[in-house]
Amino acid sequence: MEKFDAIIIGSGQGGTPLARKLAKKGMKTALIEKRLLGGTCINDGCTPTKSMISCAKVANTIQHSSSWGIHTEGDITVDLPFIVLRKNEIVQRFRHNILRSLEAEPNIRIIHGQATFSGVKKITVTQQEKPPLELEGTYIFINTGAATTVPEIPGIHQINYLTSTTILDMTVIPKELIVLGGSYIGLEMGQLYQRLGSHVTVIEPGMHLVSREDEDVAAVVRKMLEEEGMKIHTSSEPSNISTDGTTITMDIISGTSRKTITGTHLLVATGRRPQTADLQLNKTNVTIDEHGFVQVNDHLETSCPGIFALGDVKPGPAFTHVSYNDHLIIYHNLIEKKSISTLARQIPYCMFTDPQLGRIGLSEKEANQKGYPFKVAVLGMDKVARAIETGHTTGFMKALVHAATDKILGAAIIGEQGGEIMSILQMAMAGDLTATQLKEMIFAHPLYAESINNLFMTLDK
Ligand SMILES: Cc1cc2nc3c(=O)[nH]c(=O)nc-3n(C[C@H](O)[C@H](O)[C@H](O)COP(=O)(O)OP(=O)(O)OC[C@H]3O[C@@H](n4cnc5c(N)ncnc54)[C@H](O)[C@@H]3O)c2cc1C
Ligand SMILES: NC(=O)c1ccc[n+]([C@@H]2O[C@H](COP(=O)([O-])OP(=O)(O)OC[C@H]3O[C@@H](n4cnc5c(N)ncnc54)[C@H](O)[C@@H]3O)[C@@H](O)[C@H]2O)c1
Repeated sequence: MEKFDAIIIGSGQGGTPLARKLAKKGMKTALIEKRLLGGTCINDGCTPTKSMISCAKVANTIQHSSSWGIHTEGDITVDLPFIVLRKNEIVQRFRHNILRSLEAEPNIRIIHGQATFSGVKKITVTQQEKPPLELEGTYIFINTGAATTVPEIPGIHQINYLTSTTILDMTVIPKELIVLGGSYIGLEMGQLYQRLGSHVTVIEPGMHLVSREDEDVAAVVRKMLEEEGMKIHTSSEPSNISTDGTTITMDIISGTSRKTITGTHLLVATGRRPQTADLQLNKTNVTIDEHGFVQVNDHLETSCPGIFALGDVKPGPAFTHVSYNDHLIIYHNLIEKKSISTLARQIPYCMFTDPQLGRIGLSEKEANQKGYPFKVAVLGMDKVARAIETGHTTGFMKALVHAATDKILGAAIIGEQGGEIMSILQMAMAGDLTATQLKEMIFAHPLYAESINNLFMTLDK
């Protein structure tokens, strides 16, 4: 039984930087990874998808280049094997950087294998072609992330369906891609393959796409995707799936009506479940909820003293930046004896459709539920000088402003550079700036950001 000061299970976006920080403080640290260093974000999440989405944006720009007076001869050709290779090279570069940074810390031991608890602070690591390792840790950090959920639709297990991981290595463009789920993964990937040449159909049981968002935001997302040729069925539940080996047939129920759709490929993008089933948490006092998420308090401590959880394995928004921020909270509280709460943080996010949806703070729906008195500032991207000049007028900027304090409660920016504009408003919220200050703040002309002035001027009307 080898003893460590810290054992980190999973090399995700929280565990990896935490390992480095703890090791730098002189703690003997084990980082256990069953698959690839860097976890989901680097290997099959943010990095590969955003690399490929950038290629699809180029394809789209070329297809529409005549809008800018640039004419190309005939049809364009999409080289998917090259796009996949480019993506793989970026992923490998990022993964290599992680390995290098971990190897630079003498107090870190990287262990490749699957970790399970064998006691409260005891871990067994099963390794390929090697005997299992038995470890003991003063502190244990669970950073095991999440994996695709596959809904129990009759017939689905007879289909060779794709997940957000397996689709990334396909080198043939699906002719007709059915996407289950109209949220981040379904829409980012749906648009990616639509732009590369697939005919994409999205099936979403919710009343509208991106169900957490306000209806006006979801409506713009839908319109822009439909304009690119995507077919979208909302309020639609798949009831049966079958295949004859070539064509996939899916029955869907929409209210009282039934439809049948067909496709050549199926992508399952119906959410993710925490990877806790194999951890044998029953050997500890760590409690999980009914979905398998590790329960933590606002300091990310589990019910078992000395065991923490960070990232997607705990309930709440599942984003890379949340997992990264989780490690900062744990580090500052544990090592620097601070008392930072997860409740104090604002969580921004960005859906990388094109154009992007940048979000921070409350939606209109949430502000109403909280009963805040608020005003809504809305500015169409077709009123933004920069957007008109560049030819990117789809979408709008929307911000909620507290009627009494004039502070920003939340914002949704659907439009070119939507994530970047949202981040400016996030900074304004963090700095407690008022809408009036933003209305008169000097921004460089003609940036998209300059239209933050105009956004808040709409409140004067
Ligand atoms: C297609 C896709 C696109 C995404 N795009 C974005 C985006 O643009 N922006 C964004 O913010 N987020 C995005 N996300 C979400 C983001 O990837 C995750 O929120 C983030 O990676 C979570 O990190 P984590 O630290 O919780 O764990 P992960 O990165 O999931 O890492 C967990 C690691 O633990 C390992 N592990 C699990 N169990 C064990 C065990 N028993 N023993 C040893 N190792 C184990 C796993 O192999 C994995 O490497 C995307 C996700 C997907 C799937
Ligand atoms: N840009 C980003 O930040 C980004 C990008 C991709 C993924 N992610 C993260 O990855 C996680 C997973 O993303 P996701 O889009 O898979 O999950 P999600 O939980 O956001 O959405 C799942 C969608 O699938 C639908 N659904 C559920 N059951 C269904 C069924 N039987 N048939 C059809 N649709 C069904 C749901 O109504 C929902 O709209 C998210 O939590 C997100 O945080 C983030």
